[in-house]
Amino acid sequence: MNDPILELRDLSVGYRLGRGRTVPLASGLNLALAPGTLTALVGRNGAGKSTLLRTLARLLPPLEGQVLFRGRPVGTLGARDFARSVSLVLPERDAPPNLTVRDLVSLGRTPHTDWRGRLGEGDRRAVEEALTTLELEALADRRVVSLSDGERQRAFVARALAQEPELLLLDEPTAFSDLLHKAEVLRILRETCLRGATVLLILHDISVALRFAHRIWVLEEGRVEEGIPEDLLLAGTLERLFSSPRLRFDPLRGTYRVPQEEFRGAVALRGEGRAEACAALALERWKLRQDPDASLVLEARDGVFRLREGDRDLGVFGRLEDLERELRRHLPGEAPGTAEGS
Ligand SMILES: Nc1ncnc2c1ncn2[C@@H]1O[C@H](COP(=O)(O)OP(=O)(O)OP(=O)(O)O)[C@@H](O)[C@H]1O
Repeated sequence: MNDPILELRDLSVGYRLGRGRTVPLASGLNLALAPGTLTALVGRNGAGKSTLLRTLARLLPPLEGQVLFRGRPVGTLGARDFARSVSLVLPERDAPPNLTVRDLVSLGRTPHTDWRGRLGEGDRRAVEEALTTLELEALADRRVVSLSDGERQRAFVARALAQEPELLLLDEPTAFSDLLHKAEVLRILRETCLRGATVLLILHDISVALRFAHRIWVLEEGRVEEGIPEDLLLAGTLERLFSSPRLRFDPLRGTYRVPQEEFRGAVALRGEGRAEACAALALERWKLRQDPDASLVLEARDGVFRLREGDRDLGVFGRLEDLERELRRHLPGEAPGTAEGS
């Protein structure tokens, strides 16, 4: 591995209560970020993700241990050097009332400008590039306070990109984004990695983390388990993290599965393509288990759903909603699709 950009050595993070009392949230962390990689930091609410990120960004002092940036303790870097090298996106909402999106993004150039803060040709180019990359050209002259939550978050990401840092630290930069913009922001951050930057970001959306992150740090009970996404899937780490006795998370599908004991009937599903995939989803939502030996057989292909029981044809349906109605008549107990059962 290339020399890491950032290294955590026996790091403990947490908060201070005054009178020297500290509350550690994670300790004994020995981790590294390799250049050109995107790492997602995941964990349940309150696990300490923001506290860890803020410690790496020098906003909070470590309780113990060290953070090294390119082999040097971060505390020894001058403020300007650090600001040139590291950009931070926090889940902030506030901005001065008259600040436009272009002004905000231009602030990303502050560590690179002279003492008067005047933007040179290269600075302006970096600002315009960041605005274009985040699809903010049409909003560039709008005041930041007038933006929607998702638009504002993109503006803060644009500011971080305009800074052209070596390391980007971002605390849930897509919390308010729609699905497409979420994926777009992650794709853009992956591209900055191709250009040599390193990214560490907090993500709550596991399916996005699985799709875009090179590595995942899972913060749980004060420890970090880390690896490439697929190895964490194989180890069951992500499944365990987001499951409870009542809810079982399926990280491969990014959704929750119905516990075995809640199924109230079985259907043998056969078919292919999108029809079969959608039928499988619907069956699970109706709490119907798939069982190849079930007497009710559902054939799903080419957008058509054919239901039969033994040799008896029960109907052919073009919509799953109509199939559901028919299924209700053939299953014991509570009907699928009722408020409780859905
Ligand atoms: N200064 C503080 N005083 C008291 N409690 C604090 C302080 N800072 C953090 N905490 C507590 O530490 C825990 C971790 O907080 P943190 O914001 O790091 O969690 P998180 O993993 O980012 O959570 P979320 O996913 O909800 O954003 C929380 O229970 C929080 O209330």
